[in-house]
Amino acid sequence: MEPGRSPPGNGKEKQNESEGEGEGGFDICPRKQGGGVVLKPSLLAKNREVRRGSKSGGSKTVVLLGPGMVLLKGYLQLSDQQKIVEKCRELGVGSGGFYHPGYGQSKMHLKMMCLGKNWDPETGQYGDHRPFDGAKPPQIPPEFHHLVSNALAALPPDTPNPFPLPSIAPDICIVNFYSQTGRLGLHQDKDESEDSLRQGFPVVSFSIGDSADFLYSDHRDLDQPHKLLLNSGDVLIFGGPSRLIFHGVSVVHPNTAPALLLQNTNLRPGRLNLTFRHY
Ligand SMILES: O=C(O)CCC(=O)C(=O)O
Ligand SMILES: [Fe+2]
Repeated sequence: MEPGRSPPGNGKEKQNESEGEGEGGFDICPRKQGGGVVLKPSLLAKNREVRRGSKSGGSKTVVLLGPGMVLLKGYLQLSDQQKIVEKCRELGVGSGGFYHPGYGQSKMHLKMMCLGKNWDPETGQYGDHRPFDGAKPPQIPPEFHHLVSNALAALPPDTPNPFPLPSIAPDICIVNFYSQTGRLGLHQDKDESEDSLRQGFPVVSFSIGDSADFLYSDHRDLDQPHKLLLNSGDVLIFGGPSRLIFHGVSVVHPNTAPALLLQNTNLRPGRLNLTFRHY
């Protein structure tokens, strides 16, 4: 199924997904054009989000989904989500930024940018440059490293046991932007080094913007995967015995992103996802 990150398309998404492609990388936060009407979130919604976002350290809700698979519900504070969006926007419009990936004749239903190392959907291999334009992927920003190590340190010591997860210093981050019709077929993240996979170094995944249905399954039940709603600010970690789960994104739920995040960043309708990995 790998690089099968793209299920067969119906052509509809392609129109939507070629939007915003210009000379530079795809802009996830296009600047407001004069004349447009910008709807402001209600005061109530704003206050609710400010209260949520100002909690120090984000949410403490930890959901154990399986051996080595943990969800930190609402972990990322709104201010951190905003910084992540702004940084991804800045890197995304530059060299090595967001592009519309594909393999063979098929396009994936998302925009992608790699940080640290390039992942090539054609070959499923990592490299130092993108084969199609020679660009070197931007470095993973130091603030992203901090967020990942803090998230891993937030796991209560007894939660992932008896499968404790090793901490990682990620050298790869794949950033996906899904439009509201974006999706990603069931696949395994298995192109990292044999050593990394054997040691069960976790994948750490940040969700920002619109909510989405995340499907996952072990090898035994690909026809009936589990479904998990990922909201803006959620951090999903899968490592140890769950490192090679099949997973994908079946649907993005339109207009579910925090209003304040949209207002402060002008993030396009859709969902941003960052997966940190150790090669
Ligand atoms: O968007 C997501 O939640 C998952 C992304 C993913 O599986 C990947 O980039 O390999
Ligand atoms: Fe994946």
